[in-house]
Amino acid sequence: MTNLPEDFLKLIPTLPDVNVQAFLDAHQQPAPVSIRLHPVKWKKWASDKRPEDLLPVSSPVPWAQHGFYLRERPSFMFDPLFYAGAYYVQEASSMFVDFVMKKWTVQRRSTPALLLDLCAAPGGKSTILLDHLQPDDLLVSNETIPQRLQILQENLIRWGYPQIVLTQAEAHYFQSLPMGFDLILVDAPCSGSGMFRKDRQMCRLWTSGSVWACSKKQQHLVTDIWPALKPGGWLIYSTCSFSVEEDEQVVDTLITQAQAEALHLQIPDGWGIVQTVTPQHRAPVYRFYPDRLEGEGFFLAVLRKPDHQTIQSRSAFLKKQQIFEFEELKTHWPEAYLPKDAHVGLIRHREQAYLFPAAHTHTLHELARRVPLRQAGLCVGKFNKEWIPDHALSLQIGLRENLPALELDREQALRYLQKHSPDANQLTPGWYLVTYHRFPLGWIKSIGHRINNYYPAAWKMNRTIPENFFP
Ligand SMILES: C[S@@+](CC[C@H](N)C(=O)[O-])C[C@H]1O[C@@H](n2cnc3c(N)ncnc32)[C@H](O)[C@@H]1O
Repeated sequence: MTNLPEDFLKLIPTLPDVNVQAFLDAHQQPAPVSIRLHPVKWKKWASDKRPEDLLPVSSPVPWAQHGFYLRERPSFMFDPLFYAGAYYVQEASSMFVDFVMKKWTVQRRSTPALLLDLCAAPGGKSTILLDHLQPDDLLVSNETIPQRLQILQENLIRWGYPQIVLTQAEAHYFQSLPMGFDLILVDAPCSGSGMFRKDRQMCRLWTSGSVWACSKKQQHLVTDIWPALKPGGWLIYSTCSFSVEEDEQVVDTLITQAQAEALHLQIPDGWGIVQTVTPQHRAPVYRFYPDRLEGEGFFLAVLRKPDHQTIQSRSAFLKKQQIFEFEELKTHWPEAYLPKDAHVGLIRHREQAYLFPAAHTHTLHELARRVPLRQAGLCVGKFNKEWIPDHALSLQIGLRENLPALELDREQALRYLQKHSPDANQLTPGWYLVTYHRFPLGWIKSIGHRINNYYPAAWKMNRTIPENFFP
């Protein structure tokens, strides 16, 4: 039973195209559980399996190619496939970004694209953007709160793409970048009313004052980041709030201040997505109500920068002292693990080597001078007398398929994630992938008489496996 805040109850009848009673009734129903499968990893490691062979899937999410509703909520924490990045647990409405990205892909330029996810943690929508990238493209995934940045980093390592930079910056930092972005996603921090059904805590935290404060912040975010968008580039604006102040009014502000063009998306009627318009400019926007579809509250609009506008690059103090130094690496290519790929280069940061899209090394230099960088590319490991593969390499989408591997059952896999060493003394010395249903989970090294577990200590699964968990 969801007890909606008193002030919110008064607001419901004012929401665009709302059916008040159906809306209230839907809030007494349980929220559906949904996941998005990793398109590359499933194709690579489980092409002979259907999703229902490994997960309790019921039906597809209509607007997301790899999205599925589940019959029940499994204990994701005890599913090795979750740790392998085989899927991302994601609220269904927010997967609509996948549909928008398909539209963007059709009209994008063919040159290497630069994308920004401005408010990225915990990373759900960054994983969608990554699924739509070409090997030469780059995604800058940004988050201002340090603890959330850590979760973002972990989730993106699991997703396994090398076309990634992590930054920790306020929007205006990106204004000084000379190249501009082809696509920017602003999935803004919001008052969270769209999550009332899924997360009761949101009901307790919500106030009408928080709506007002969020609206101000959202207006700053979109107007601050707009100059960094290329002419013809798209800004996707989304929230999980029902409030017009955080949704339509923010879109209207951007149109008034920046002459943004709102794009109309052709959406099948049967999906239940409400297509409405903003009060001031009559711009098309999209609302998700839980009584009309299987998903939580969500709002989205796509704004295009007119071709005659420019990238309004602001001058900035370029950093004298670099926090993030890197150099391009020509040696130590970890050939044994990865197919040689013309698109991917190697860079070095401290002792570690990272895969990084070669077409964007200049972008990285420019970013490093202007924006606080936290990670660039995908760590493949370090060379210290011998090649020591990094955990991220085991989860990388381009990993070779014929590497030596030790396949574990569920119990063994969970024990591996708890940092126990598998019992496999017969292995000849060397590095091995640990796999579950063929999906890589991490590394072990056999040193003849012993197996060393290389699962990262910081990621160790600390939960106690319940008694009688395994049949
Ligand atoms: C709605 S959440 C993003 C969810 C994420 N896009 C996803 O799909 O997993 C909004 C995020 O914006 C972050 N944030 C807050 N203030 C910000 C700012 N000034 N600039 C960028 N991000 C900010 C919050 O910490 C939060 O992680």
